Amino acid sequence: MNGTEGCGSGIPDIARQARAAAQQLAGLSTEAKNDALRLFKEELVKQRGLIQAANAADKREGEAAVSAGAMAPSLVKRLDCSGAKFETLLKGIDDIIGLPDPVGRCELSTQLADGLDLYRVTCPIGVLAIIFESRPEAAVQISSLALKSGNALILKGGKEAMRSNRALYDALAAALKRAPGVPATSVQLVDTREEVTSLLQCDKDIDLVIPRGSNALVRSIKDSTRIPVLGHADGLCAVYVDEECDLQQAVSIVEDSKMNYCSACNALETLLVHQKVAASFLPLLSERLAAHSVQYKADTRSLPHLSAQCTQPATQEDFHTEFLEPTMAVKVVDSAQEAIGHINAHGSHHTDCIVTSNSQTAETFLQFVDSAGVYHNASTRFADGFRYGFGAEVGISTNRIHSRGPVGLEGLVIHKYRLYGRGHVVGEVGKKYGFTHVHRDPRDTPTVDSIQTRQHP
Ligand SMILES: NC(=O)C1=CN([C@@H]2O[C@H](COP(=O)(O)OP(=O)(O)OC[C@H]3O[C@@H](n4cnc5c(N)ncnc54)[C@H](OP(=O)(O)O)[C@@H]3O)[C@@H](O)[C@H]2O)C=CC1
Ligand SMILES: N[C@@H](CCC(=O)OP(=O)(O)O)C(=O)O
Repeated sequence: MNGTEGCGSGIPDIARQARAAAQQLAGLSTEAKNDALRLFKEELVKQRGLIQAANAADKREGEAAVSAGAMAPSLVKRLDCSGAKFETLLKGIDDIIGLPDPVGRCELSTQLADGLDLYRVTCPIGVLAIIFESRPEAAVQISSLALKSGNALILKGGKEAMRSNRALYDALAAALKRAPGVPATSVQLVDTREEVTSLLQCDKDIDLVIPRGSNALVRSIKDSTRIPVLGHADGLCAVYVDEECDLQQAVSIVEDSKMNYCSACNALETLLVHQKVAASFLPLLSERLAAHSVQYKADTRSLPHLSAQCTQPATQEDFHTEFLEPTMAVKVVDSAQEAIGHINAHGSHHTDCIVTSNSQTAETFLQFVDSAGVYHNASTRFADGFRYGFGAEVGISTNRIHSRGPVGLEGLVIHKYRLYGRGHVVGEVGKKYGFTHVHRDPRDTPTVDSIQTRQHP
């Protein structure tokens, strides 16, 4: 199948319209993109009542599903986009407006030969299709990042948040209609998995698919498309408590990593403790976490130090499990090296932390743990685009390329090489003058505008 030929009914048009929109978006000024974002915020405020009503209906249905045992309570919390969450969402748009435009930035500047200038300049990826979980605020964050980075977007959210996503999208659609120069089809929303299946065939018009959710989702998307996929999958995150550390600090980091929001992908799932501090640290931790009713799946060496009523013997499987609830697997290790080996073998290369007062041990951990985020004495919950200062995030990439860890504006651009000559041809440059390769500081020509105003023929 080629291009849009195999797309389901209606979907080829959506993909083609997105491609056409992308071509226009790529040439938009920063001001035009920021104006569109301002209008988006204005429409969200104007339509707040409708959005809250839609969100309340989704939450009611979610709560009924929780009562029926069909949904975890934390997922209803995830569905919420009212009150303070709505305010944060509006503030997030302001933050993105305030960030520098990621497009048109000069990354490399070289004079190849007299009068022959090469520049590497950032540009949008093109058309993105992003599939995400039932978290309505993600729809706003992802759309805002896509607009600011000049990418067209096709969104598909989780079914439990369908009404909220539609209401938020209506606000965005109203803003796009009013935004000068911004195509109405810059962001489009689809609702069903069937539509996603069709979109995955549109390899001519979609440049990148970002599935944000379970491993099963990412695997199934990768198996079903020829479009490049940037997976945002599970976080099997570990904290290693070293023999040399402040035990109270370690307790606080473990508590926050696990309980700040236990169903997030950046929450702790595995705790590794050096054998020299197991007997002192684990009872302290157990006492602190009793308030959260945390359950432990403990290996034979950690088991005696944890409260008996909350602890079960761990199976091998527990060290490969993302619990997403107040449960953690606990293992005692003999060295930092063993902890590093365990994390690289069992983790998901998302975010892992060492708690230690020995800076050399910390450096070894940060160098050899092969994860998108490697932390020293800080909670794994910091793995987040907003907390990293990216304004918001598309999600946390568990792919190695082209973007790794929290994906913000920088993760949504690629680059082009611009070459300015005066009739240069390779044979002549090679024979007559040779290549000079004078590398200039790209800060001398930081943007595409400053490149254009240089003296090019
Ligand atoms: N790395 C990151 O940034 C993030 C990772 N996660 C991870 O996601 C997991 C939990 O998320 P969960 O809510 O269970 O997500 P799911 O994977 O169940 O669902 C997420 C989205 O994918 C869709 N989907 C699921 N399977 C398919 C499929 N086979 N084909 C097409 N669409 C599909 C769902 O659609 P529908 O609702 O219609 O079924 C939904 O829109 C955890 O592992 C968590 O760590 C979560 C958030 C961010
Ligand atoms: N990056 C976000 C969490 C992302 C995430 O895991 O989302 P979700 O699985 O929908 O709760 C945060 O740190 O809160």
